[in-house]
Amino acid sequence: MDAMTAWDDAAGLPVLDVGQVVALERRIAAEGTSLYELMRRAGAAVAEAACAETAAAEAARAKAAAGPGNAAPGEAAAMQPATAPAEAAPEPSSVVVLAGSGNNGGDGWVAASLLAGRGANVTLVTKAPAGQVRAEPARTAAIDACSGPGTPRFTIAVDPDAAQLDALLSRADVVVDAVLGTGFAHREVREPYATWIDAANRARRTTGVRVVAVDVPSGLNAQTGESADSCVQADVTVTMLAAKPGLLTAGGKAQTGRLFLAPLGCDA
Ligand SMILES: NC(=O)C1=CN([C@@H]2O[C@H](COP(=O)(O)OP(=O)(O)OC[C@H]3O[C@@H](n4cnc5c(N)ncnc54)[C@H](OP(=O)(O)O)[C@@H]3O)[C@@H](O)[C@H]2O)[C@H](O)CC1
Ligand SMILES: [K+]
Repeated sequence: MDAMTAWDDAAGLPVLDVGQVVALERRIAAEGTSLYELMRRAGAAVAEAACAETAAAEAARAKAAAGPGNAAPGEAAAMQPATAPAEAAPEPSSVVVLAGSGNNGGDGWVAASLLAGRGANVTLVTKAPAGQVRAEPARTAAIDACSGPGTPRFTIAVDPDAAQLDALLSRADVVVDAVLGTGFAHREVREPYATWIDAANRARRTTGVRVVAVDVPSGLNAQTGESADSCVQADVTVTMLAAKPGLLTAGGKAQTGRLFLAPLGCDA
């Protein structure tokens, strides 16, 4: 995977409208790199970012455990210097991947498989089993993650109730938000995704779990930067190919956390 770059400001950052990104994906596919290959690269970038967030999660948990005289987990996280994903990033010990049924979720299935392969204890939350994922190449990615001897190497939680989800999140170091990406442009998030998003935000506030958003924080309109009624508050967002305009609005920046660009081996 090519290196990711952190962008503290937008100067020099490639930015494409959502429609332009879709057109670019099609052009890349026509030139011989399949959408599935792009998804594999996207999932790898997310797995790297999740590993880099582990140290931050451990520091935030230590602060929280030390008592009320310390900064709250969210505040502690905000004050820490950002850590760029690197080869030497520590392995995450416990990761929850929230995977929607679109291609944003497909990136999550790839990341879950890679993180589990690196020894992390991974639970992937999904509305439906791999074979019932509707979008392609997400369905292929999900099925591949479950095919072959010894797979899946992670736990799959199909449509957990709110209490089960809270329990999973309370034990996590890192949450990967792969619920909704550039395909979402609505004011209201339907269930079960609204419950997932609200639970992830609550866990971030209360346990110091770090939230890594895939492409865009779920619930954010990637084009306009408007938040839906439920919207993920991320610590890190790994955006694919190019930044989308909504990430760079004031509202988008408030949800995105530190922004990383994963070029996926392609020029935007
Ligand atoms: N740019 C790239 O190079 C690559 C991007 N990839 C990833 O793909 C997503 C875009 O995927 P897409 O399938 O187009 O859309 P999303 O996954 O973002 O969203 C589709 C799902 O949205 C659900 N939906 C729609 N409306 C609502 C709503 N009001 N409330 C809740 N959910 C909603 C819908 O759910 P269903 O239950 O109806 O199925 C869809 O499933 C991009 O962001 C990248 O992450 C690839 O990796 C390839 C490379
Ligand atoms: K997302």
